[in-house]
Amino acid sequence: MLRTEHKGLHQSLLTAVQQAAIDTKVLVSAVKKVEWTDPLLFYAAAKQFGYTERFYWSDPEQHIVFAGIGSAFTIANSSQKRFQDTQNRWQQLLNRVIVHGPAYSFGTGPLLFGGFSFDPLKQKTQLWETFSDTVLVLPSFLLTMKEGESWLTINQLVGHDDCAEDLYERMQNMEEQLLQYSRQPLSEQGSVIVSQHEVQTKSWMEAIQAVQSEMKQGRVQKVVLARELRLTAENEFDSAHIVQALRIGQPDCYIFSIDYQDTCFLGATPERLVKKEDQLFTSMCLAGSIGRGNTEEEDEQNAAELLQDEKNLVEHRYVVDMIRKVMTSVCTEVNIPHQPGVMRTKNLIHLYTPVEGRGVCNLFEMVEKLHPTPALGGTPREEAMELIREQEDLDRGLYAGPIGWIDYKGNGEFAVGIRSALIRGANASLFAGCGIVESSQPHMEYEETKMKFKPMLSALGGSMK
Ligand SMILES: C=C(O[C@@H]1C=C(C(=O)O)C=C[C@H]1O)C(=O)O
Ligand SMILES: [Mg+2]
Repeated sequence: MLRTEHKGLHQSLLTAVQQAAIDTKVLVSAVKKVEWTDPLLFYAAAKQFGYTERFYWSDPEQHIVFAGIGSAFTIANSSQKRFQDTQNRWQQLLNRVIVHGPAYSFGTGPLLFGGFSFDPLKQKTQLWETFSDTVLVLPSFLLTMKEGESWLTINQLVGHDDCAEDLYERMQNMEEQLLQYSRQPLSEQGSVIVSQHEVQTKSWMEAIQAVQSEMKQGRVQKVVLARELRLTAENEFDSAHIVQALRIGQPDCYIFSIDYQDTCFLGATPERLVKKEDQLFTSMCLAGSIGRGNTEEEDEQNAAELLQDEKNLVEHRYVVDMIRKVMTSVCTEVNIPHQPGVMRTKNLIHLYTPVEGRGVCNLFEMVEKLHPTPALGGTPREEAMELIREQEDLDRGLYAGPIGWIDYKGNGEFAVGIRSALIRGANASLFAGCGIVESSQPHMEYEETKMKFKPMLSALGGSMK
């Protein structure tokens, strides 16, 4: 990799034109500090300029918040070895990159953002037709906010017959317009929901019984079953407004949006799959749920009840056991508390066990090893996946899949795409699932999924009885 710290961007583009071969382009990634800009307004600006891809991400601590616009390079495939292939393609691209700008900082420069579907082997329906099993995009423009500062990265693939002058002019013009437009506040616009429909609840309840009878036979111990809630609005949904509502309503969550060719998958998830910062890997076990209390006292009582509840502790333990096994197989200094604590979001309390370790594995390899944890799949993994394929009516697509980003140093973070929805025009599909174990009571699990719909539902302007 060639680093040009001090020469101008124009010079980097010229170098790229010279280095590019007939069949190989060179990526120029120019990073610079810009005036403080809200990434959501940058995201909203994309629509104004006709981009069909835009992305948003923030972690619960707001350590990194970014918005991406356009696509300089896309990895979209449904290959069997999708994690390995993605890693290889990313590496190939990075073998011919010129990074122009200040020294490396987490979450800036060339960065892929997107997600992996939950299960490539599940039969596909029309619902997810715009997405492949892997959709990762290197945005043309990336606005990163960290520690109160804003950084703009522009990514451009340069060919041997490109004109550096023209590219330079175009990049500068678009950057100016996007940043200027990002000074405008979001318009006031909510959606009015005209219909709301829980899909096939009866067969979902029957699926619970079917997997429980497999549990009695000893084939599986835990299976996560999910279902769908369909909404129709009076007018088309606008994902910028939904992200705004999620930012306000779900401050303890990762907020993500993948707006891709007129279909948008977005959500506010509390669950990290894995984060990599140099050799430090951080994951978490999140499984076992109860609703928030109406008063502080009731809320404390609910948390105490959850921490004692055998069914929820069992649900949680499968996740801890599996994540521990994966982490100890690739990391040293693995740190996992013996007892879970709780994590609170706006609507729910979950059993929570943080996990960390040190290792030299690459991020995609770690994602592959961890996905799906028994918080989204089940135990044992393969048997649970087979049962989900057989019993669940839902085409999960990216729901419950790894959603996140990786930068050119291989650092990044993937969350689990739950508490989420798929939006297309005036239609939305919301997803929610829960961990079924032998002692589960179907009607209680049904109520649990109802609570899990709430965060997305209220961001979309609907409500749950
Ligand atoms: C599957 C979902 O959530 C998962 C299931 C949980 C449970 O069953 O207790 C808790 C947290 C998540 O790991 C979802 O929200 O759709
Ligand atoms: Mg549960």
